[in-house]
Amino acid sequence: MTPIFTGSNISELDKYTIKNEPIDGTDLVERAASTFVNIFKRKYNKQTKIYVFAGSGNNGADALAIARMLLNDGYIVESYLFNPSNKLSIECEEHKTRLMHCPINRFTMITSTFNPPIIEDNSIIIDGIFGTGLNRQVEGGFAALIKFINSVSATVIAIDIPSGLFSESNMNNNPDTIVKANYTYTFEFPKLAFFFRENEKFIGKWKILPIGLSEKGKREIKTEYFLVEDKDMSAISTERSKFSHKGTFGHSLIIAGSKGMMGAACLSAKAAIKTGLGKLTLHVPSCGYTIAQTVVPEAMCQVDTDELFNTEINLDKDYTTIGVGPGLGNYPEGARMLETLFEKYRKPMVIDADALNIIANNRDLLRKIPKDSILTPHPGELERLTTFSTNSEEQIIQAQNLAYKYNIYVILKGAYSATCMPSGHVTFNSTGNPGMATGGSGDVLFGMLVGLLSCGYNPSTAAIMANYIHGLAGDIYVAKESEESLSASDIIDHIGLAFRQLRD
Ligand SMILES: NC(=O)C1=CN([C@@H]2O[C@H](COP(=O)(O)OP(=O)(O)OC[C@H]3O[C@@H](n4cnc5c(N)ncnc54)[C@H](O)[C@@H]3O)[C@@H](O)[C@H]2O)[C@@H](O)CC1
Ligand SMILES: [K+]
Repeated sequence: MTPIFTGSNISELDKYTIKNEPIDGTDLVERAASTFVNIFKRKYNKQTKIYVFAGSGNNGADALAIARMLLNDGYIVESYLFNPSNKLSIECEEHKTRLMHCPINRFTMITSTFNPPIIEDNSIIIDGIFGTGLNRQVEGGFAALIKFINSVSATVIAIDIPSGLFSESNMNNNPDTIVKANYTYTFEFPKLAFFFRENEKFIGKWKILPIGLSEKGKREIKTEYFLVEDKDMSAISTERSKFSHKGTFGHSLIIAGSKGMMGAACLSAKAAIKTGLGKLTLHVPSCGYTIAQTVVPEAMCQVDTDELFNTEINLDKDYTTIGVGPGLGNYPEGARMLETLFEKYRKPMVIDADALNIIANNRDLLRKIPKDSILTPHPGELERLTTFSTNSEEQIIQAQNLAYKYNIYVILKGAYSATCMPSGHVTFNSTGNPGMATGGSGDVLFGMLVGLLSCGYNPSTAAIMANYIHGLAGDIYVAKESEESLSASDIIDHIGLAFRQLRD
């Protein structure tokens, strides 16, 4: 998994690479800049007018090196180095000198007043004012510069991170003093801030540019945060043995549905079956019997004595895992049913949707949840389980605390669904698309989690894989059709192709 390091981790790793590769800082900037330029040249032709804005640290050094390389390649580049305190990093000083040696060169160093150029709409701004070394909110002249950049219509490409955005927490930052980039080319690994909804307008589309920082250093420097990518799946997904039989992949129970919400029960059951589980029993209120038997013929049906809601726990077998929640409704007997379930069944289970709302209204239930169970709240459900917050950074912290305190896995669903583990670690998922923000999509994820636990994956692997395959199934569908038309059933229909793509 790709580690997501903090700003101070990054500078530590930078120093580690410089010392151990060994490579000097100036050459590391050269390497980063040339990686950026290679990508840039594939996308923009030489007629594009480029404005480079550089700061006094190494983000500025990168910018000046990029300016030089583009000039040498025949691009039209105008560069500005902002140096109000008359102090440049060693690397910035060196790359300024190298740039000044370029023959056709429009370079200006600003130490006091800046008269902004007129920037045409079809030109490009390369933002290298501040990178991961930002250590305080931007003010004064730099704030004015950032506001100027945000006021023009040119395409903005940020080097490493948009200037003014902190790598981690921006809860107390001023949004008016952060560059709004269209694209961010970030070195070696994404920054934590990229995974927070509020920052999308600053970062735009982002891409990782590998620059060969020390692998040993990466292993030695610890982080709690990771990005899950394609390459990680082959390491954790296992092939089914030729001698498998349906018992190999468990017999699991899903407790779901109520009058008017049988769709949630059926979607989750279908998703569990498509994810490879051996046998499934679906527990539904009696009004749902015919629906369940007709829509999901592969599942056995256990019928509650109540007509409208699920009120009983019937552990007639030693189920491999149990999933509870989709479409349960919010009803008086719900809390007692969950309490009985948590008392009688002590293996990891999957808890979603209305079961989470019932727990939120009866918080004593939290400490009764079996260890290593997986909870799958969306931000609204998390808020009910914890405290009100509309800030996505704060929400992750709340999910982390919940996971740690109760020894459970909390998957906070969103654009980069975050799996918060009891250990404190957080993995962000990289698959999926906005089309998946549709009714029933969460029921499918829930079913897939039940399926993977039933197949014998441990909760940590099941959580990482379910998120990944769920998003991938959605992406495969969208590659053929469109985000708008994506339905929860389409996700289920593409689980098979998603598994296949993992193995290709
Ligand atoms: N670590 C890595 O992996 C690499 C990093 N490189 C680049 O180096 C950057 C980090 O460089 P630095 O650590 O020199 O830091 P930056 O270039 O981000 O800037 C730090 C400078 O800005 C000043 N500063 C910070 N906040 C300010 C504020 N609000 N107002 C005014 N001045 C402020 C600091 O005092 C310092 O002089 C990365 O973002 C990246 O672009 C690359 O060159 C090569 C490899
Ligand atoms: K920047």
